[in-house]
Formats: sequence, C-alpha cells, structure tokens
Amino acid sequence: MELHPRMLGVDVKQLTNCRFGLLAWELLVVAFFLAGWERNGFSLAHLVCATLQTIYLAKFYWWETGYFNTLDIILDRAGYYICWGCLVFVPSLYTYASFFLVAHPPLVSTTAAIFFFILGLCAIIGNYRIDWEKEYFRAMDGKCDLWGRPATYIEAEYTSASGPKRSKLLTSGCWGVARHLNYTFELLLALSWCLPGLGYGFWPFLYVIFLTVLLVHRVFRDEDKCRDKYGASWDKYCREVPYRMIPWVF
Ligand SMILES: NC(=O)C1=CN([C@@H]2O[C@H](COP(=O)(O)OP(=O)(O)OC[C@H]3O[C@@H](n4cnc5c(N)ncnc54)[C@H](OP(=O)(O)O)[C@@H]3O)[C@@H](O)[C@H]2O)C=CC1
Ligand SMILES: CC(C)CCC[C@@H](C)[C@H]1CC[C@H]2C3=CC=C4C[C@@H](O)CC[C@]4(C)[C@H]3CC[C@]12C
Repeated sequence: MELHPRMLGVDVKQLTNCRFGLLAWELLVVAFFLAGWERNGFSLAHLVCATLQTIYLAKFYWWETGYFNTLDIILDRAGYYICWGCLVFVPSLYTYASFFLVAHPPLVSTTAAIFFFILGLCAIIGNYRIDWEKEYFRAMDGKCDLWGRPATYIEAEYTSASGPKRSKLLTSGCWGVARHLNYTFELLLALSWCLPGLGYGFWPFLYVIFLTVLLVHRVFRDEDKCRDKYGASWDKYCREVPYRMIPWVF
C-alpha cells in the first residue's frame, strides 16, 4: 500500500478523505436535520448539533492545506484505516449524533441547547487557535509573539531523506500548556454536538466515546513518531511540557 497513491492524476487520500468522507458527512448532517424536522417538527437542539458540525467542517476546508502535514497524510498508507475509514466510518459513525436525533427528538430545553452551542463555539475557536499557533510559529520560524510574549522553543535536529535538518518545538502559548491541547478541545466540541441527545442514555454519545479512544491512541502514535524523529530534543520537550492533553491529569 502506497503513502501517496494517485489514480488518473488524482490524489487518492485527498479524494477519499477530503472530497468523499467529509462532504458526505456534511450532506448527511443536513439531511438528518431536515428529516428530523419533517418527522418531529423543528428542534433547536437538533439545529445546534447540525450547525456545530457544519462550522467544524467549514473550518476544516478553510485549513485544508494544514491537513497535508498530519499523520493521516505523512505517516498512514492509503489503506484500510484511512481510506475505508473515510469512505465508511466517517459517513456512518461521525454523523451518528445527528442520525440518532431523527428517531429520538431532543429532550433538552432551549436554554440547554443555547448553552451547548456556546460551548461548541468556544471549543471550535480553541481548537482552531491551537492549530493556528503552531502553523504561525512554524511559518515565522519561531520569530513571533504568542500571548503577548516572544515565543519560546526547543531547537531540534533530525535526519530526512535529503540529509540533516533543523526544526523548532514550540514551548509557549497553547503548546506550552499541554502537548496535544488541540485534541482536548476537539473532544469538548464533539461532546457539545452529542449533548442534544442527552436523556437517551449511551447511544447519542457513541461518537465522542469513539473519538476519545481514537485521539488517546493517536497521542501515543504521534509521540512515537516525534521521538523517533527528534530523539533527545523530544524528551526535553516532554520534560518542559509534561502533560499530554489535560494539565495535571494526563
Ligand atoms: N475528528 C477527528 O477524527 C480527528 C481530528 N483531528 C484534528 O486534526 C487537527 C490536526 O491534528 P493532528 O495532525 O493529529 O496533530 P497535530 O496538529 O497536533 O500535529 C502533530 C505534529 O505537530 C508537530 N508538533 C508537535 N508538537 C509540536 C510543538 N510543540 N511545536 C511544533 N510542532 C509540534 C509534530 O510534527 P513535525 O514532524 O512537523 O514536528 C507532530 O507530529 C487537530 O485539530 C485535531 O484535533 C485529529 C485527529 C482525528
Ligand atoms: C477504521 C477505523 C477504526 C478508524 C478510522 C479512522 C479515520 C476515519 C479517522 C482517523 C483520523 C481522522 C481525521 C483526522 C483529522 C481530521 C481533521 C479534522 O479537522 C477533520 C476530520 C479529520 C479529517 C478526521 C477524519 C477521520 C479520520 C481520517
């Protein structure tokens, strides 16, 4: 299985992940919202669930070039996990919170729905800000301010196919709080669009439970990759920023 296969000039991973998987996700979320409206009448909570996912997906397309630096593209081969995952898993499991609300009209109050929306918006902004800080820091080669102070970092060396290279590991701003704070906000966001199903037990929360397992596993995969790449500099970064996702907890 290749890392960057192309068919008829088309990048297979971009086709399955960005074009098919995420577009199907958006279309299904809108379809489930309309189906719920037709079946049970208008529901603000179902609208909140659909709107948060729509904003999240719009944010993905805004940032799409950044996705090409992630594990999915640089490490994972175009096989079962990524391609089958995006063709089958994303349209079914990632949309499950919206699907569930079609046959189970939300029980939560209007105030609660508004609260979930605000929570979700804060989580999207937080997640975007964290990803942005890293991109900005890298684009400025470390010569920038974060949170009103010059960014601090660890110099790291690694060997690529074209010889030795240097990189920088950010230790201030959000990346100084925890090593994967973006995943924490991703989970908070997933929780906020599952919460409209509150009162129906376990099933409305299926996506956020799955995502917790996926992201904790991804923390370890990403850190193995970084330790292999940066060696002692990565260990130094882990000593300076000791928590993975939640300060003082994990
Ligand atoms: N809903 C979902 O299913 C999922 C969503 N996501 C989201 O996708 C986005 C991207 O996530 P993902 O690609 O997994 O991971 P990250 O954006 O966290 O990128 C990790 C990489 O960033 C670099 N890096 C790590 N620490 C530092 C640092 N301190 N300073 C500078 N560079 C650093 C390393 O790469 P390098 O080799 O370049 O140094 C590392 O491999 C996130 O918003 C995440 O929440 C992610 C996974 C699943
Ligand atoms: C086969 C299954 C057990 C696992 C399938 C996993 C994949 C479908 C997902 C693995 C990583 C996921 C993603 C990573 C980063 C993303 C950026 C974000 O902004 C939008 C979502 C996504 C593209 C996300 C999509 C599903 C995965 C590829």
